Amino acid sequence: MPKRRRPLSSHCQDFLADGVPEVHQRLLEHVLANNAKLSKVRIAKLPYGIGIVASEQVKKNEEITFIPKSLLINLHDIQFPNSSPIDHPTKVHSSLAAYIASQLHESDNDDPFISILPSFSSFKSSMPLFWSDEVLNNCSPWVRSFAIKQQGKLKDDYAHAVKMHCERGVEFSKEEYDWAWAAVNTRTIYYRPKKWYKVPAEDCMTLCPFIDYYNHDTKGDESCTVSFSADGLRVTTQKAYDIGEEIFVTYGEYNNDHLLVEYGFTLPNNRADNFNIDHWVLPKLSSRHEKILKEISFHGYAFTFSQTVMYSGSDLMVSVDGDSEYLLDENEVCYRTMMALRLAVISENMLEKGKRYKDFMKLVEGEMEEDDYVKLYAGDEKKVGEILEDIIKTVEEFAEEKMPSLRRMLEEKESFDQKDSIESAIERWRQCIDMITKYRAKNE
Ligand SMILES: C[S@@+](CC[C@H](N)C(=O)[O-])C[C@H]1O[C@@H](n2cnc3c(N)ncnc32)[C@H](O)[C@@H]1O
Repeated sequence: MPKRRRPLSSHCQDFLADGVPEVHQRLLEHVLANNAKLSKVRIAKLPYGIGIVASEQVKKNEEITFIPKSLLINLHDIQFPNSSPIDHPTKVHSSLAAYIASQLHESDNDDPFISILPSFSSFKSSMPLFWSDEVLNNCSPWVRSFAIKQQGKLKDDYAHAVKMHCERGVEFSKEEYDWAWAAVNTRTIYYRPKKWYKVPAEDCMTLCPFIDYYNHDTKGDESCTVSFSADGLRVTTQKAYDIGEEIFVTYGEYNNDHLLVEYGFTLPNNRADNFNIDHWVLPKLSSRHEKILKEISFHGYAFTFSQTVMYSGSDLMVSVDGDSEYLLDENEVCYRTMMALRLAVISENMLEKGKRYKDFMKLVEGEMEEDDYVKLYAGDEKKVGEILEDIIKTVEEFAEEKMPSLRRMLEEKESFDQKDSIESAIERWRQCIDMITKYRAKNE
């Protein structure tokens, strides 16, 4: 027999759409009983999980959610031994995940926040770090290397958590830890209480019941703002909403590869989308070209991650390399790519001497206009165009080779339990091919 839903107080009813599972009703009761203020919003079941919709017309600049500090779950506001980033050399993501995992072992084991977290199976199918090598090998080089990087971080964080917490009697299994780590990765929000002024920005993270129901949209100027102050966290609109319309916040201006690896989803119409082409640009450069590009900060580092700090969490993905990659979007290749290829066509024996190299450096320093450089070195620009064409063709061939192998995997019985991850990987390639097609149409 289906379980009967507990009767709702009329106050709670206002904030819950039909069909939302009971665990969310409990969370709602919990936050309202603890002085959360919700206005004109409702928890709703959407095609991609839970989200927040407008329960009546909402105006621009309205505060629609306030969650007091007492409800926040972070290493400043909860009691968890050996986890304060100020008192101990702790890793914040690692300890927060240990705390969440350990709650499963509490005698009452009935925390309303823990019970609304997505299942481990949903993280395993949506987040590339849990995908099989076979699927990752058929993703873009950037997605694959970022997912592998995250696997390494999860491994280090687990080892740290065992050392810091399990040896002091805190209990959790590896599987529980992995699940909690993914929950922290996809649900934390930037939070820097005064006492944390020395804590690095990427470690300033909090979990926040209810606010973590808001889904992401790239439209930073339209999505709601999330702000924190000494008393708690607030969500404020930046545009008006109609009844039933989904209300979004923005996790950052991320392309779909970032969203896929950090959060396990992509946006069908992501205006911040682009595709990393380092894998195809870097082989066009000699080690001397690369050295110069590094000196002038025009080198793509995406495959070394040497300076990258990637503690995710909503708003928190700080990637030092984020702006130093070679990128293609539906309109153009980025200026960095053009500069790398402009240098690539200057032969090794002409580097660091001669007028052409000096003019290239003037362009870098902003002492020469791009149009003037292009006119002066029209022959070189033609070569740059040819190399670029070759790169785009190779990217297309790469994508066209990966798609059928993923499709073949879908047909294999043994891959049945990987169906969702394979379909996500195929969908991402579809978006990339579409992006390249549009790029070609605009640049023909
Ligand atoms: C902070 S939670 C948002 C609440 C979540 N939808 C839930 O069901 O609890 C972040 C997760 O929501 C999902 N998500 C957020 N924005 C999305 C979007 N625009 N499209 C699809 N999934 C989204 C992703 O799974 C992401 O990891």
